[in-house]
Amino acid sequence: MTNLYEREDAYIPRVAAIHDLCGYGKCSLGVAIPVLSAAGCDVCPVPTGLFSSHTAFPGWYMHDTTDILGDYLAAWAGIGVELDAVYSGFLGAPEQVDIIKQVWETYPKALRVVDPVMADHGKVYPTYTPQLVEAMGTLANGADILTPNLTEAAIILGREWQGADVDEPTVREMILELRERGAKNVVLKGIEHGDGLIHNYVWGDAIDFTETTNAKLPYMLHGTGDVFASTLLAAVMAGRDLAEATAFAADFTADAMLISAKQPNFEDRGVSFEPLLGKVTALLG
Ligand SMILES: Nc1ncnc2c1ncn2[C@@H]1O[C@H](COP(=O)(O)OP(=O)(O)O)[C@@H](O)[C@H]1O
Ligand SMILES: Cc1ncc(COP(=O)(O)O)c(C=O)c1O
Repeated sequence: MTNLYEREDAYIPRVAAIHDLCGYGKCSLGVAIPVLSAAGCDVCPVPTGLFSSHTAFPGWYMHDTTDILGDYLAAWAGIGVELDAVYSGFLGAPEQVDIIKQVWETYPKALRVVDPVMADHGKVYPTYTPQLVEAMGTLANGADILTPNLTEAAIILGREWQGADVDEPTVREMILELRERGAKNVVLKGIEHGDGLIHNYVWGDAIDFTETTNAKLPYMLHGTGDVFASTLLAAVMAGRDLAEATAFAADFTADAMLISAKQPNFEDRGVSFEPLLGKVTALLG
């Protein structure tokens, strides 16, 4: 079978992945690099921090890389690196938001994908200061594709978090408000209506209001947000529209969760997506 990039007119897109690098646990660059590479993209990492492990573990070490990022990116500009997409996720300091906005200015044609990683289940992650949370909200407003969970959407909109079970009119209202603030297309994820399903909703300039559903598995794993956002972008880069990409990402994440459950201590290991990377490459077929 010929894949997309074996064709005569093949063009390999280049994606800057602006995320932390985590030694143990499944998240961030440790997910974005293999997933987007499996989709045939040229992935250029910009590490926002170095972590010994995902912060879901009780003890972790963090090194904030903010101080090196200016020189790091200036050196890219100096050698003429071109980008087709800028995918940002977990950040270490509010200054990193300004740095990402500068990257957007340097590469005005690049697709801006913002996963506003900062909170879940009504709680802000431990490394996120109020200043960083506020700055993340301003980044969200400039996204071409924004992928918040319900907690992150509520924070950006200054709404009180009322649990994962919000009705569809509220979902529409929230997405509309995020779009009015500037995000062009929004994927609002991880919503429950007490029907045993997880619902993801997509709406934007490029796509009508669409819902995808998956059976809710009876456990949560760290890394699912990053697997979801990375596989969604992989599908977009492979030419899928945002509704198809959302369905692909939701199915892939659920399948990876099922595989994970076969591993010892799987709730510690996080989501094991590696055996399924062939499904990402199959997007190119
Ligand atoms: N328990 C689950 N069962 C099925 N799918 C899940 C489950 N947990 C997460 N997912 C899928 O992964 C997506 C992102 O996961 P989630 O944990 O909500 O992200 P985040 O880490 O950003 O909060 C969800 O929207 C859903 O499609
Ligand atoms: C270091 C680190 N990276 C990334 C994430 C995002 O992880 P998830 O995909 O579980 O939302 C987290 C969340 O706490 C984290 O601690």
